[in-house]
Amino acid sequence: MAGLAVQIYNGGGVFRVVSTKPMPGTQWIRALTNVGCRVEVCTENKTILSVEDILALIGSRCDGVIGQLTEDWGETLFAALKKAGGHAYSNMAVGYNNVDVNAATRHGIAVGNTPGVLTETTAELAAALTLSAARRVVEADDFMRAGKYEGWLPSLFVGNLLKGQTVGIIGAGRIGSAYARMMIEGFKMNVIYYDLYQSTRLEKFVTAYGEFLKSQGETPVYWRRATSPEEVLKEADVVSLHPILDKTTYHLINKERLSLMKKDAVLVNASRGPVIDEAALVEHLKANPMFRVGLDVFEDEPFMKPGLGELPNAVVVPHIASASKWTREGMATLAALNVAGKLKGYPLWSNPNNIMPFLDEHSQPPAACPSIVNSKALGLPVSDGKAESKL
Ligand SMILES: NC(=O)c1ccc[n+]([C@@H]2O[C@H](COP(=O)([O-])OP(=O)(O)OC[C@H]3O[C@@H](n4cnc5c(N)ncnc54)[C@H](O)[C@@H]3O)[C@@H](O)[C@H]2O)c1
Ligand SMILES: O=C(O)[C@H](O)CO
Repeated sequence: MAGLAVQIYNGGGVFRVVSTKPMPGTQWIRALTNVGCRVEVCTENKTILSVEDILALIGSRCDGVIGQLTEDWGETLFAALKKAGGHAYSNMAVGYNNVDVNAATRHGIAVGNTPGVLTETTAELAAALTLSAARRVVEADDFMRAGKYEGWLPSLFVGNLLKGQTVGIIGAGRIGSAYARMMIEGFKMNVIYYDLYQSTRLEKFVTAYGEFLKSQGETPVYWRRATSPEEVLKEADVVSLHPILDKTTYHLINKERLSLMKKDAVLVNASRGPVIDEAALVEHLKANPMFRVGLDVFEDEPFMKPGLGELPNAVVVPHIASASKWTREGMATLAALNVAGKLKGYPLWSNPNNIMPFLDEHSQPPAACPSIVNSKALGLPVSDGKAESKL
């Protein structure tokens, strides 16, 4: 196997499943071995595996693979997986812009992802980046550690108040809406959002919360659905990006759109790096020192565009938005159950927004695949909901 180190669980299993990385927890391994899989985990000390590395891991016989968002899952890998007898692939991620789903479908391979289990964790990191940028937490921490603090001053690290301001959301899906709720409940912010679809649940929540505040004698909060990203950028004091990455969102934030934003706005990105034209952002940050960003993702990960790392008005963290223990273990479990379910011929779970039954360590997971993104194209059956109603 081209010398790549692997650790094997349940060596006698009938299905051969490869995980390109060790993943947190052990529940995911049990999910596979319990249904008769031999699990081979690549333990090679190399952060990003190349296509050639993964070809070597697939080898001449492989039933399913769990892979990572850093890997290039295109025609070459799906053709090889098909040739090796494979039927299932799952990203250990909700985003799957690294996967050519059409290529997988052409080869009859199901593609899984891991929605839901990372919604709150990711939204919390976006909130942390918002606060860090608005209140200059990292700059102040650097200052303190450098021994520069000589005493309280009226103008030391003055930042932005969030309470009562407007938060803008671009991409108000699961994570965007969860983040919006945190900023609304936590800081009584009004919300303006742009999405291709109406977010009725978010609207209802803000309306009801506004009514509650009014009943307490407090200023209510309001929502508005924008008809363009421009409307959000012009109006909001904080803008957080949560869309998927595809051709409609590539460089959605560019030089022109940055110029529409308030000079002291905060921009947060915990979606995918290429949603922002990062070189344009660097220029904008240099020209507008009161404009601040919080970034979890980067256009050319793991690299930053030249200059970004030196700017004090940028808070940067290494793609850790979903990095809580519960979430990462849950992502691994959902990815494993996608592969296990497909190999066992289970139907697709009928309610992708209710994945909790798959995550309970103390009971058998439902006999279903939690989330397969090309299930319709492959004509996979959907569970009739009876399993769900019994839970
Ligand atoms: N930084 C991280 O670690 C991390 C963690 C989880 C998810 N993510 C990213 O966040 C994304 C969103 O995850 P989610 O679970 O909320 O997905 P989701 O599908 O619930 O939400 C995505 C939203 O984007 C909207 N959208 C699509 N195209 C758009 C466009 N052109 N303009 C505006 N909105 C558009 C969709 O309608 C949808 O409401 C993932 O695809 C992933 O790339 C990043
Ligand atoms: O898409 C995802 O799931 C993230 O980027 C990693 O959690």
